Amino acid sequence: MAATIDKYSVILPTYNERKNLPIIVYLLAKTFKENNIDWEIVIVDDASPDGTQEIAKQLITLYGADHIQLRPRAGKLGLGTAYVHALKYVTGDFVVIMDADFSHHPSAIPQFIAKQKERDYDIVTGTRYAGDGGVYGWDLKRKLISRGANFLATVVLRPHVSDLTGSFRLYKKPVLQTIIDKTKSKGYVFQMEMMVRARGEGFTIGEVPISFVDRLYGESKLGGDEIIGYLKGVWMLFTSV
Ligand SMILES: Nc1nc2c(ncn2[C@@H]2O[C@H](COP(=O)(O)OP(=O)(O)O[C@H]3O[C@H](CO)[C@@H](O)[C@H](O)[C@@H]3O)[C@@H](O)[C@H]2O)c(=O)[nH]1
Ligand SMILES: [Mg+2]
Repeated sequence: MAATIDKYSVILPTYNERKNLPIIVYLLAKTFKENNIDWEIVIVDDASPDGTQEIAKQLITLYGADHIQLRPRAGKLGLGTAYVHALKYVTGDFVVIMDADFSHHPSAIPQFIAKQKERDYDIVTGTRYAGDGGVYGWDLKRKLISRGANFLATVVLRPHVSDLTGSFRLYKKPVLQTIIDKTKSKGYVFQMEMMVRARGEGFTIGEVPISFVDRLYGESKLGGDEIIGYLKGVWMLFTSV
């Protein structure tokens, strides 16, 4: 009897990523093919005005509908809900969540997969704040926001994960479904709440050091509202978990 081959689904949320999308998809496809891995990419585009969806449609023609799904939404509804939306369409056994702007490099995915297999981890999270992980290209303000956000949640909530706000992660699909169903946040704070919920459920979490490189094309969507949302999220978890 042939062994079953695991399939990996990548969720790519996009908002104005027309220039980045073809290259990230090319590199993902290359990584999976070179490592003999069954794969698909689920793109969630929130009506980007720059024509990201037109590019996504061309990529479907190029790589095939069995490898690329486009699951658009009518407006910019935030990162957290983009993952919830994508998960409805995922067909893989494992789900990789990452950014579409090269801050997360596809070449790290085989390391995530190897780490997952090491101890059959439920989740593997990329970390910028352990081992030889790091951040490149951010100004001091953004570095302080990220460090501060991690420090605050670590002290208040103690989930024992070195990078709580990063979003380069691998999940067993049912594990992702369970945690996502419990997570209330919608914006950037979503990533941190996911780790706190995962610990609450007793899921195991492995870590892989990653280099986060700031985007070349386009702009970050992190604004003041997201920071307020984050603080509210920490408070909500502190008072409820
Ligand atoms: N569909 C959709 N996609 C979105 C939205 N907002 C952002 N995205 C997409 O989500 C990815 C990350 O967005 P960025 O705007 O580039 O985020 P960042 O500032 O670089 O923040 C990164 O680091 C943070 C931690 O420091 C992370 O919390 C965050 O998730 C992300 O990885 C990109 O692919 C972007 O197009 C949205 O509302 N809807
Ligand atoms: Mg970015």
